[in-house]
Amino acid sequence: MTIPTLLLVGCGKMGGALMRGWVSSPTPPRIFILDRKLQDAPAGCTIFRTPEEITPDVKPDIIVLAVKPAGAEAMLSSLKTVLGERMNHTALLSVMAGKSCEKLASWCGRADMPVIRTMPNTPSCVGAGATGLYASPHVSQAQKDLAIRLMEQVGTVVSVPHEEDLRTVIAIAGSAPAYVFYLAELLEKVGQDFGLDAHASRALVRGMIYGVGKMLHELPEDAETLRKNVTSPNGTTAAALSVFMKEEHWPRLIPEAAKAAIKRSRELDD
Ligand SMILES: NC(=O)C1=CN([C@@H]2O[C@H](COP(=O)(O)OP(=O)(O)OC[C@H]3O[C@@H](n4cnc5c(N)ncnc54)[C@H](O)[C@@H]3O)[C@@H](O)[C@H]2O)C=CC1
Ligand SMILES: O=C(O)[C@@H]1CCC=N1
Repeated sequence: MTIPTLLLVGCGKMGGALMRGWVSSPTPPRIFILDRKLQDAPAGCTIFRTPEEITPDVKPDIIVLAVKPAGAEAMLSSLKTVLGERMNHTALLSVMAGKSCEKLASWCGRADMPVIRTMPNTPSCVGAGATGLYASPHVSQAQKDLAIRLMEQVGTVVSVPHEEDLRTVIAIAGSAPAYVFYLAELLEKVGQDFGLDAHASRALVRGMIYGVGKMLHELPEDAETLRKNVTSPNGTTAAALSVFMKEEHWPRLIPEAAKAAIKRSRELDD
């Protein structure tokens, strides 16, 4: 299998997580990075600070666009100028939470530009990402297969049938690591407030979330069964869950938070 060449445009929190996941994978792609701020890149990756620095030998199979949605138009317009003819032999893979395939293609100067939109998440940096992927009609099967393979190198990939489905992916996977990190912060604080030292509290919460993730990943049982296995009748877990499960608490708050993420993704499209 030939090693694909990527031009990673934007190597901040999400682009950087993908880069770390890729370089640690058994068969890393060849990565060129365009980022104005990045100081160091792993061995074998070349950094350019501006589109104008991109050298003629850079012929990417895929351009991975990982800048903020607001910066996408200007960036694609510069890439179009700098890459010229090379733009006709590449596909664009966006990780951005906004901007449609149609808009991205028009900013590339080609209505038939193959555009793949993905919504990955930062656990990609440890090869445990979860990515939703949508390929526009101009993407060839080979390009789609390559995009899926690249994202599978850093975790789980789910193809969605409609571009609009990516908003739901944002709400339950792209943004969702932050919800879990917030839960970890709150639990660690509870541990300390109730008498454990900071180190003990942190180790217990991190170990617990790691274990839960591993069980969900490895075991066939659904989440409900695994929850019920922890919940002894009239025990401590039932007491705690009776608070979370009140209608006005998690059953209302989780969908409300998801709707807020979806609403914001619509605003980022404009
Ligand atoms: N942070 C996350 O967990 C996730 C982010 N995303 C998407 O990833 C995209 C990037 O988000 P983050 O990585 O969080 O932002 P970030 O600000 O950490 O990264 C953006 C990077 O792009 C570079 N950059 C921006 N404009 C540039 C230019 N004109 N020339 C050269 N370099 C330039 C910046 O130096 C920076 O390193 C967004 O569109 C976001 O929707 C998607 C999924 C998860
Ligand atoms: O917060 C954001 O807009 C980005 C997209 C998903 C995660 N971070």
